[in-house]
Amino acid sequence: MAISNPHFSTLGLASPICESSRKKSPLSCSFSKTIAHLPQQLCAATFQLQSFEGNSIHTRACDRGARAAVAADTSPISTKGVSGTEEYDAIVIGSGIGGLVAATQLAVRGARVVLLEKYVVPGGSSSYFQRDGYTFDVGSSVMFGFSDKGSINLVTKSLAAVGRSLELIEDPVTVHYHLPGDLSVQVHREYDKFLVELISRFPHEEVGIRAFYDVAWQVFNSLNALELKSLEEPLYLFGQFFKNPVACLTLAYYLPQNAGDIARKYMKDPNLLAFIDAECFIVSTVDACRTPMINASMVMCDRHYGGINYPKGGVGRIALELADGLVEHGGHLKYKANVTQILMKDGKAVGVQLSNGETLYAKTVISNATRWDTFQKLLKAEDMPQEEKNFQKLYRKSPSFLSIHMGVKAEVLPHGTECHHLVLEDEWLKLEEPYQTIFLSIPTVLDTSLAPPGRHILHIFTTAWIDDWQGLSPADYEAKKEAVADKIVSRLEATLFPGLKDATTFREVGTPKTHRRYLARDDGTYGPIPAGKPKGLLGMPFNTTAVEGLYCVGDSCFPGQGVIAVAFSGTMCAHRVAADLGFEKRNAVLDKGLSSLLAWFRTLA
Ligand SMILES: NC(=O)c1ccc[n+]([C@@H]2O[C@H](COP(=O)([O-])OP(=O)(O)OC[C@H]3O[C@@H](n4cnc5c(N)ncnc54)[C@H](O)[C@@H]3O)[C@@H](O)[C@H]2O)c1
Ligand SMILES: CC(C)=CCC/C(C)=C/C=C/C(C)=C/C=C/C(C)=C/C=C/C=C(C)/C=C/C=C(C)/C=C/C=C(\C)CCC=C(C)C
Repeated sequence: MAISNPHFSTLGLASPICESSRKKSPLSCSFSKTIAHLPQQLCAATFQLQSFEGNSIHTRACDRGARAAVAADTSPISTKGVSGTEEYDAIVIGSGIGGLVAATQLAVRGARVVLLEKYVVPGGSSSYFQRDGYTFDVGSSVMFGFSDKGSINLVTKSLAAVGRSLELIEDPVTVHYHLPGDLSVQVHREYDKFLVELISRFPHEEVGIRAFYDVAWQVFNSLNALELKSLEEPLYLFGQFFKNPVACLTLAYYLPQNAGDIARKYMKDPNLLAFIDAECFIVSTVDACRTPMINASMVMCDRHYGGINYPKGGVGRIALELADGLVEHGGHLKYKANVTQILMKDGKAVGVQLSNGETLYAKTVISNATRWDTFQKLLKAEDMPQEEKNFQKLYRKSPSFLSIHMGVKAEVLPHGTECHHLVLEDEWLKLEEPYQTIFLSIPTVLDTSLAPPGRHILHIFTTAWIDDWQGLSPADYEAKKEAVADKIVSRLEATLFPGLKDATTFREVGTPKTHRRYLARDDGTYGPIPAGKPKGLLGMPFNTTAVEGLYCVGDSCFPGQGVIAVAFSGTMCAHRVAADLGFEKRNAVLDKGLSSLLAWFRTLA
């Protein structure tokens, strides 16, 4: 079932008439106020699919997911609460997977929730857009935690909480690595097959390889033994310690550790250690010595345990179903609702103000914007609490991505081409350098419905810093995008797909500026990375903040970047907020004790 819900490009939207040239657009539509930020080509494409009436979006409800956009209210927000009374139990700012999970989990507990999204569809970096018959995933397409097994399948569980499920397509190879020294390794779904392949490349390191991945399984099995809820809620946490002491102590032991240090205990070959760096780079955009062991283990094992599964119709369906489920469970969802300020009263967060001047009030405010955006833009930077200053010392913004979304003739892909590839041809040292490591997803290998017959989708992305794209004239910006994209495509042509350039039928390039604008992420960052060597996950903040009534959710909270990671963040956040609102059991004395203990833990990071 293909998604027929229209969408504007986010990451891939930097088309020739995008961003920098939009001022010249002759399309001063009658609704230009509402969508003035959209480039002409996108408006035109959208016109074909979608009609605007007043301030409401009407969508062709061709599938269940699409109903979310219809059911969601885009009408002006009521200002009932201006007098100071709380209209809602929780206002959630942003409909990334983190925000959606937090909102849905609260709604199913009976809380009055409103989810405010700046954009016109849900999902943030896990959304989708359509062009010329192609349905592109905005971000990449590797979904962890999306099986029917165990307790760690948080994407499946988040959907199930609102009565949803999606048809899944099994991905037989999580990623095919093409690395320096012609090192080719496929991460097969079957763990033993992967291990045999890796050992065949490093036979002298068999014992070390087995020992390292065994530790990862030990951590993963501990995670999988727990019911995953808020680590900031003492009744739950102590309950888990009581029920699963070994699992909890194992996790406590590995919490401050990094994958690179553990790998070095067992392996010596520098190329093998560099391979482990590449494994971790996918998880964290940094090397193994700066990747928490818990996060690395989660990814290195889940891909074999539940396996990587792709949702039929594209990744965007996950957000659509969650959004639909939220509305069905009594939640409110408003698109084109750009929060510009978190409102404070007597030191407590009490509501939000939107860019159109409207205000909304609630008992709690949950921000799915990054912590940089939340504490420097939505709140006054000069009022930043010490805890956030500490976070900014420990973590900095990761680079953003340059994204190339392409449509290609099917014959350019050799028979049996896998869905996901990571390419770094020459030097291991370039792994973290901008534009060097190429990520490539070809979701049409799994789901042909995403492209017209005889075509495939290539989503190519590579790290890039926003500074590289600032201060250019519109013409230079466009020229630079095409030049950088040409170079990357030529590299793929040389390594994987001869004739790729000529086989291209569609191409759109997005830069870090595109990410910043359409995902509302400071500098277009992909998420936080440690400023130095971290103590595993110890320094990562949870969901509560130093501001009473304000919570954060998403990838600048524990445990960090990744769809499953932010789904966990949403699950934890909803649990803590529900306890604070009286929808779950709580004990105020224990709450205080645990919160002081966790704050002290963080000082050790
Ligand atoms: N595994 C994969 O293949 C894959 C693919 C895509 C994304 N991801 C992960 O998803 C993670 C991000 O998820 P997330 O939940 O943290 O958030 P997100 O950045 O995806 O979504 C945040 C949402 O909040 C909205 N928003 C921000 N500020 C706002 C404001 N002031 N007012 C209204 N709306 C606002 C944005 O428009 C966006 O929709 C990334 O870390 C990335 O790792 C992974
Ligand atoms: C209290 C305290 C503190 C403590 C105590 C102890 C305990 C109990 C502990 C516990 C803990 C826990 C539970 C934890 C948990 C965690 C988790 C869940 C985690 C998760 C993670 C995940 C992740 C990180 C993921 C990620 C992913 C990603 C990022 C992905 C990406 C992808 C991509 C980029 C794609 C690629 C592509 C190609 C190759 C093409």
